[in-house]
Amino acid sequence: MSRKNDFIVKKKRNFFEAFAKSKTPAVENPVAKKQVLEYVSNAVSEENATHEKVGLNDSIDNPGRLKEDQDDLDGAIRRGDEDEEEESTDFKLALLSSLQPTLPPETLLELLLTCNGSVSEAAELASSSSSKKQSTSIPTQSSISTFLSASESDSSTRKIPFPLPAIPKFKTLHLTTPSQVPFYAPATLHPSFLTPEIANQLLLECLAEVPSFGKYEFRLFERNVSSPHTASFFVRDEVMAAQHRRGYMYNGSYLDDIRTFTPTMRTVVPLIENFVNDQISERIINVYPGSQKLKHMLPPGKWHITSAFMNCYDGAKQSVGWHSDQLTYLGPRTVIASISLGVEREFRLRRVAPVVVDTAVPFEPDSEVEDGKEWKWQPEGQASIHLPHNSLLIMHAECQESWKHSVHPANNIQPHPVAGGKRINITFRCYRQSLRPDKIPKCKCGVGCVLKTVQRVKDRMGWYFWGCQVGNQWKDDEEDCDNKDKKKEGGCGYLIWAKFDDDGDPIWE
Ligand SMILES: O=C(O)CCC(=O)C(=O)O
Ligand SMILES: [Fe+2]
Repeated sequence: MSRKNDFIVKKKRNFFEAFAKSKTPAVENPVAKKQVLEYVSNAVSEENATHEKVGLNDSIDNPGRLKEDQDDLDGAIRRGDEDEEEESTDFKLALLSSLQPTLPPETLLELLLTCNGSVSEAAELASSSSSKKQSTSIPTQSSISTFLSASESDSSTRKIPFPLPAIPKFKTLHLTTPSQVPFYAPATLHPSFLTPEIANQLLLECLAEVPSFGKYEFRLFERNVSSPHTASFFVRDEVMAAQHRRGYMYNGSYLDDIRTFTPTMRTVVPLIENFVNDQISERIINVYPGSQKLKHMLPPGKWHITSAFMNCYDGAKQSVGWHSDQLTYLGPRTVIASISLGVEREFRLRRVAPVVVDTAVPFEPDSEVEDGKEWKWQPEGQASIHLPHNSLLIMHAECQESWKHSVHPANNIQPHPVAGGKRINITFRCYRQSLRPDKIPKCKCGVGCVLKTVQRVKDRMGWYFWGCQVGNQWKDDEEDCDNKDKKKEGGCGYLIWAKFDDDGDPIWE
């Protein structure tokens, strides 16, 4: 980052910090307010710049800059040693398995033991033995294999840590089995979710919708997120569709092409609702502190599907950049369930908010952190989850506020017998009645606000605020979402703290 940019970023940060430290609504100076909004919406770009500076090969916003995945892995090997001391065997195994995905877990553990726990040496040893096409010289130790199977099968009963451990910066941890996912990402993965027949039927219906997609390309996501893929929005019925066309805004625009659920979407909705509600209840008991739901989460059993984005990624290079989903109509601590169909692609998750350590309640939005609690705020690596045909991914309640996700461009893909090169993903969402467009605050431009969280300012970490979204609006002919200068100017800079009750419904003062 140049010194000039550095200065501008610092200035914006100071300003934002001043707002964030205040408990009063807004900053009156319009230029200053605009800076605040810019700062917030530029957060992703800054992260990008920071990562570039430190040499992360992965792209945040610009898939064109992506290097081959192997770069991530090489980087992980090169830089691995410095972090290895602190890492658990599980973590090392997961990392090693991401480097050597074809080797069975027993072999990975044996390699690790042979190399005294060094992931880099174990990976090198594995590649040298396989390149020489010799049988591995590592002795088979049945007791170790037995231990691993026991611990693997234990992973269903082993406690999932909360907060999750940090993935060391620069590393991409490929989680190769669904059971590994919740130990490193705020998500769960459920393969073969539907019967093969229903999955196939759903895929065919989606493929029939896809040719008329495209209009919303770039529109559905944050303005500084590149999304070279196509998408459309679906709701339950025509009444809701009409409400959406008039009232619901995404990045400062209304969506006009709102569709109703296809017949098979209707069939799967209750299956997903029941399953997700069960998963949420299980998570409350087994994962969240004190077996209590997180503050602002919907009460158990209340998650229901109102709407869905359907995304289509046609070919290896279509992707979506790092973003978190817009909370405006979903509210805080939302759960999002998505089903993947067709080509398997890689979904990545990276924590962007700090964690509070040394406390039983690690990160609680909208609450003050007790004095003396220690924050751990560090750039983190990313988890990579491969989403095969007919898998259901649940992004749990802690996901949107503190993590970002992306769909990574691939080097090559395995064509699917029905979908060819296409991947379809349907993200099912639960919009809140209490956050209907007629209920949420309007800014001085007369437009419904956008709901966001503070992710950078320690004193107000996780606080929610309503802000003007007019500055986020697209020029009608604009397609280059990375070129922020071309975005519509304007916006009133309105900012006001958002308050929610324990179940996440808004409190209006
Ligand atoms: O395609 C996916 O798996 C993710 C799509 C996504 O992030 C979204 O719809 O917000
Ligand atoms: Fe998303």
